[in-house]
This record gives sequence, structure tokens and C-alpha cells, in this order.
Amino acid sequence: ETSRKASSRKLQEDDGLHEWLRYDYYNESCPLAERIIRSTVQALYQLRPDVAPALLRLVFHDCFVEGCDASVLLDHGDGIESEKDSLPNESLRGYDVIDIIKSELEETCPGVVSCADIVAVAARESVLVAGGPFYPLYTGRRDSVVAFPIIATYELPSPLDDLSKTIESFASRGFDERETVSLLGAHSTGTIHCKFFFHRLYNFNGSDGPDPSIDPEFVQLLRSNCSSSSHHSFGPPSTSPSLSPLPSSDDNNSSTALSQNAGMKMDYEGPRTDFGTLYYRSLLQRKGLLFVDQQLTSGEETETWVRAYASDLSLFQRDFGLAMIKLSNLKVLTAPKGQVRLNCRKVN
Ligand code: HEM
Repeated sequence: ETSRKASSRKLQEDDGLHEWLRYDYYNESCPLAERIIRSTVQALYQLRPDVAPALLRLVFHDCFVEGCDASVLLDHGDGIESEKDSLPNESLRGYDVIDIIKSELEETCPGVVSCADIVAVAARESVLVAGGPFYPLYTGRRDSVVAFPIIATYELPSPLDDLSKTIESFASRGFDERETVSLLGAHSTGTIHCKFFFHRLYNFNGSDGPDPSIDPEFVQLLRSNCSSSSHHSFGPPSTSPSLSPLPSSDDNNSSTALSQNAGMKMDYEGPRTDFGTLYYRSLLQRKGLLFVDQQLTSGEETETWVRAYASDLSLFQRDFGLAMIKLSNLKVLTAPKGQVRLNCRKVN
């Protein structure tokens, strides 16, 4: 108890916004909470390994937009304009997984565990099952009663961003270059659909050739994975304000639809024995899938960290864990602000 108070006080000194976040917040109100989240993620992962990348991406898209408040989970309706419909969230997944975890928790401790804590802890467990490091998290986040679709549209980073834009975007949330490079290590797992890198394969920025920063053999591999279609070329990042228009998914040209559904597993070289190093090694081999990923090797400081993480797994694991803790604590809502939603998709 004393050490809990001490750690909670320490957080207050660090940042007044976190005054009620603490280690094992549910210790009395729902002692099994974190264990239930862990076992549910593990069980679902056995059935569908793609739940892990889905949940990891979800915490980023929640926390980056007005903090870790589960605002991303709110459905459209009842005066809520959902973040789910914003362009960067178009292929976000895992809402159904959060619903399953929430219903398990509601059975055990009704009305106690916030959706925001579920998102943060479920992402932590996902990192672990995907072969990444464990990191401790404080709990006690509360859920928002509003969504922020405009912020989601304009402030979530675009896969087309160049390095300076990416650095600026993460700096606006308090992350330095080292932390930004380590967070992108999340792209060690999951799937990237062709539409997010197709513009790099043909007529890149009107050059009539592929993005020169991609390894030529890798271009061939990607081309064979994503069927060719002239519909896919889209302009350089500078042609639109924040997000370049990605081809719309309801385009019913059949070859377009085919290649849009196709994608590349980030661990395309086969199952990874670790989470992290291979991603950075692939960047050094000019085999980054997204333009934004490959750009990390174009800056002096960021490239230094790419090299460091490519060769030092434990350094990556430590830095990634710390950056994930920071991400998971961004601008949290704590009592008496916000609420504990009973259904993660709706305000109470
Ligand atoms: C500059 C920053 C970032 C950009 C532009 C970006 C963009 C993207 C894009 C375009 C995809 C592919 C989605 C799809 O094909 O459906 C993706 C996937 C993913 N991103 Fe990021 N991302 C960024 C940072 C992050 C961070 C910080 C995390 C987590 C800490 C993260 C976690 C993931 C994961 C796990 C996936 C795979 C999702 C899945 O398989 O469903 N990303 N990201």
C-alpha cells in the first residue's frame, strides 16, 4: 500500500495529469482485471494471431488522438461522430476483440474496468504474445464521453510522410527521435495492405520508376504480391494537406479491388524469433514497406537508432517498452473526469 502511494505520488510529481493512475489500480475493485485481459488476449491469439497487431495498432490510434481515453472505440450515433470513419482509421481493427474482453470483465466486475485501460493493457499483452518485451503499466484511465474525428483525420501520421513530418508529428506528442524510431518497431508485426505502398512501386512521384529508396529485388517481390494497376499511383505527400487520398476501398474496378485486399506481412521473411531487430535490419537493407518506415534511415540521428536497434535486441526492447509506457500514458483522463463505459462503443 505504501509503495503504491509512493509510486502514485511520484507520477504526480512527474506529470500532474496522471494523479490517479497507479500501479494495480484494480487491486481491490477487480483484482483479476489484468489477468482476465491477459488470458483473453492469449486465448484469442491462439485462434487468430492477427489480433495481436490489431490491438497494438489500436493503442497508438487511441492515444495519439486526445490521449488514451478509448475515444477511438465510440461508434457513430447519439450525437457522436466516430473516429472510426476517419481516413487513417479506415483499416483499424480489433474493436470486436475489445468487446469480448470487456464482456468478460463486465461479468466479473460490472462497471469497474475502463475501456481505455483495456486498450492499453491488451496492447501490452499483444506485444508480449508477438514476441516483444513486457512493460509495466499503471492503470486507472477513464473513458471519454466524446470522439475526436477531426483530430484523428488530421493528426494521425500518414504513411506518405517524410522524416521531418514524422519527427514533428511525434514531437507534438512529446516523443524525441529515439523514441519515435523505437515506436515504429511496432511495424515488426501485422499486415500492410498494398495500397499503402503501391505508389512506391511504379511511377513514384511522377518519376516513371519505383521509389529509389527501395531495394530493386524487393520492388519485384512487392510488385508480384500486389497486382499491377494504374489506378494506384498517387501523388507525393506534398500534394495534399495532411493525408494524401488513398484509393477508396469501394472502388469496384476488379484488379484494383484485388490488389487492395492483398498485403504484405511485416514478417514476410518467415516467423520471427524476435520482435524488433529484423524490422530495423530490413530498413538497413532498403526493404521498408511504408515510405514512412524507410525514411527512418534518411536522417542522421534516426539512422543511428535504426542501426543500434538492428544489432542490439535488448536495447530495442528497453527503449520500446519505455516508449510504449509513455504512449499509453498520453493525456489520460482520471477520476472525476470521464467515465467507465459499460459498452466500449457507447457513452453511458
Ligand atoms: C509514422 C507513424 C505511423 C504510420 C504512418 C503508420 C501507418 C500504418 C499503416 C498505413 C499501416 C497498414 C494498415 C493496413 O494495411 O491495414 C500500419 C499498420 C500497423 N501499425 Fe502503424 N503507423 C505508424 C506508427 C505506428 C505505431 C507507433 C504503432 C504502435 C506502437 C503502429 C502499429 C502498427 C501495427 C501493429 C500495424 C499492423 C496492423 C494490422 O496488422 O492490422 N504503427 N501502420
